[in-house]
Amino acid sequence: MAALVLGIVSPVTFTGKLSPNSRSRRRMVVKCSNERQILFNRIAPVYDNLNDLLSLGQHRIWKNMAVSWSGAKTGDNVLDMCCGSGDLAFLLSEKVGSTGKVMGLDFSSEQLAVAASRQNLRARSCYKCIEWIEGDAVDLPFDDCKFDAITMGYGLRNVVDRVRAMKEMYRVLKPGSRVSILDFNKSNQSVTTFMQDWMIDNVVVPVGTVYGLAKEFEYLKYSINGYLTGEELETLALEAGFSSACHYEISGGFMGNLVAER
Ligand SMILES: C/C(=C\Cc1cc(O)c2ccccc2c1O)CCC[C@H](C)CCC[C@H](C)CCCC(C)C
Ligand SMILES: C[S@@+](CC[C@H](N)C(=O)[O-])C[C@H]1O[C@@H](n2cnc3c(N)ncnc32)[C@H](O)[C@@H]1O
Repeated sequence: MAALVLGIVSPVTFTGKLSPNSRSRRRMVVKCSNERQILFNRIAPVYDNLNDLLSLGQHRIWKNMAVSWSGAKTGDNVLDMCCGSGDLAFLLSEKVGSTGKVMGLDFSSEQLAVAASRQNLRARSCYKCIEWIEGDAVDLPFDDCKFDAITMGYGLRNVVDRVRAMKEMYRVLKPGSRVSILDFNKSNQSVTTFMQDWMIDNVVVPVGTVYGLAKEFEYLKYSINGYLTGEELETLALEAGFSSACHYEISGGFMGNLVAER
C-alpha cells in the first residue's frame, strides 16, 4: 500500500481497441488470445509493482519454489514460458549461470520490453544469458527435445488452448526433464475459493481500479474460476505424454505448482 500512497507506480489509461463484444459483456473482454495479449500489454507498466504490493512480496517466494522444482542447474538450456517481465527467467539464470542459456518467451511486446529494460539494469554476468523471444505458447519456435527444464508462472491459466501448450512443452523438453507450472490454485475447498474471491473483489480489484485497470483484475477472478484443479492439471500433463505429474498446493491452497516429468 505504501507504494501506492507514495506514487511509486502511476496509473495508466487504456488507449487500445477492444472488440465489440467486449464492450457489452465483461466476461467476453478477454476470451480470445489477442484480447488477452492487449490486456497484458496494458498492465505491463504497473505489473511488477502491483504484484509486490498485492502479494506483500510473497510472489517472489512462490516463484523461487517454482524454479527450484524445475530442476534447472548450472550449464542448462532452459525456457521460461509466458515470461512477462521476466521474474522467473532472472531466477533461472541464477541457477544455470553464465555457461547456461535462458529463453524467455511471451506474446506481449510490452511485457518483454519491461523484461529487457530490467535485464539492462542488472550487472551480474548470469543475467546476460537470457534471450527474450516474442512468441506464442501454443506454437513454440523451438526444435524438439531442446530444453533441460521449463518454467511457467501465472501463464497456463491465461492460455486459451492449454492442451496445445502442454503438448508443446512436452515436445521441446528433453526426456527425463521437468516442467514447473506455478499459478493460482483452483481449489476444491469452498473456504479457499471464498477467500480468493474475497481478496480479489475487496483488495485486488479496488487497487486495480486506482490504476484504471479494474476490468483487467476482474478478469483474474474469472480466469481462476475457469482454470483447472490440481487433479485436472495432473491429468492434462499425463494426457500430453508426461510420464509423471504432481500438483502441490502452496500458501494455504491460494497458489499451486504442477511439476511434470517427460
Ligand atoms: C502474483 C500475483 C499476480 C499475478 C497475476 C496473474 C494474472 O494472471 C493476472 C491477470 C490479469 C491481471 C493481473 C494478473 C496478475 O497480477 C499477485 C497475486 C496476489 C494475490 C491476489 C493475493 C495474495 C494474497 C496473500 C498475500 C496470500 C496469503 C495466503 C494466505 C496464507 C492464505
Ligand atoms: C500473469 S503474467 C505472468 C508473467 C510472469 N511469468 C510472472 O510470473 O510474473 C502472464 C503472461 O502470460 C503471457 N501469455 C498469455 N498467453 C500467452 C500465450 N498464448 N503465448 C505467450 N505468452 C502468453 C502474457 O503476455 C503475460 O505476460
